[in-house]
Amino acid sequence: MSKFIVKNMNLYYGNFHALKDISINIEKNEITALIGPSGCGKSTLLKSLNRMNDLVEGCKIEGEILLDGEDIYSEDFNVNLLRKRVGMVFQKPNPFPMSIYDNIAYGPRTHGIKNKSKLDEIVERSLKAAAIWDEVKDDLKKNALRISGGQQQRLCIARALAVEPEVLLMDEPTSALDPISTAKIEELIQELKKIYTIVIVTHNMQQATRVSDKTAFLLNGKLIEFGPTVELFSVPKNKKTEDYITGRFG
Ligand SMILES: Nc1ncnc2c1ncn2[C@@H]1O[C@H](COP(=O)(O)OP(=O)(O)OP(=O)(O)O)[C@@H](O)[C@H]1O
Repeated sequence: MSKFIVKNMNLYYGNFHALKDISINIEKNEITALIGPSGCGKSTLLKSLNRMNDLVEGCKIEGEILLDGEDIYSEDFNVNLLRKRVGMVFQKPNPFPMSIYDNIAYGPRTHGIKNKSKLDEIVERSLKAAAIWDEVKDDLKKNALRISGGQQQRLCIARALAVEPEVLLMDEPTSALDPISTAKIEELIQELKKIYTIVIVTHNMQQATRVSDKTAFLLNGKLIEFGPTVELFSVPKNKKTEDYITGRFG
């Protein structure tokens, strides 16, 4: 079942046509990887799924993006609710300068949860889901800026999970991490797809083949090829995809 259906979507930054006639279905409980050379529009496509581009002045979108059949760009769609349903994890871990506990409790608190035992439960559940509970459980008051980069990124994933999203958007979530932390996050992503729908931007093609079910290859704002990861990497249909995955450009 499709979680997102993107139909004939065009996106402009002022006069610059950044995404050109994109149509793509993102399936529920699958991991979809977005790949392509720098500047091809991966992050832009990712951010259009929770309307993060609304914050960019001069950004204009045409076409349709449906979440469970509802157009997220329609006038009466609640953007705050959208961002709760569609969470995001960024390239560089960006914990808030506060305790581990408060980082996780932040979102639920802004959504009105004040009860201490309920918050305790959410903090524990989210940190466990992000596979970092055992490392931080005795130190929840510690400032989140004082844990390692790999731990910070898992904390940010836990923070995203704390508000019980349906979709997780990840923009190169391991590019600032060492191989061990990267492996942990990749393992975690596999685990999370049982519950969530995940869209991940990655520059690392090995990572796309390791973690994703489907892969979309973008070039100059166009979706060149989209299909099961195994097929796209073994028998690409388009010559441009083949050139890119074999390292002939990009
Ligand atoms: N806020 C903005 N204003 C104007 N142009 C932008 C803006 N953000 C991105 N662009 C342009 O849109 C194009 C797509 O950018 P985007 O960040 O989506 O690419 P990307 O594939 O994610 O690149 P990278 O892999 O380098 O992160 C680029 O040409 C970029 O310069």
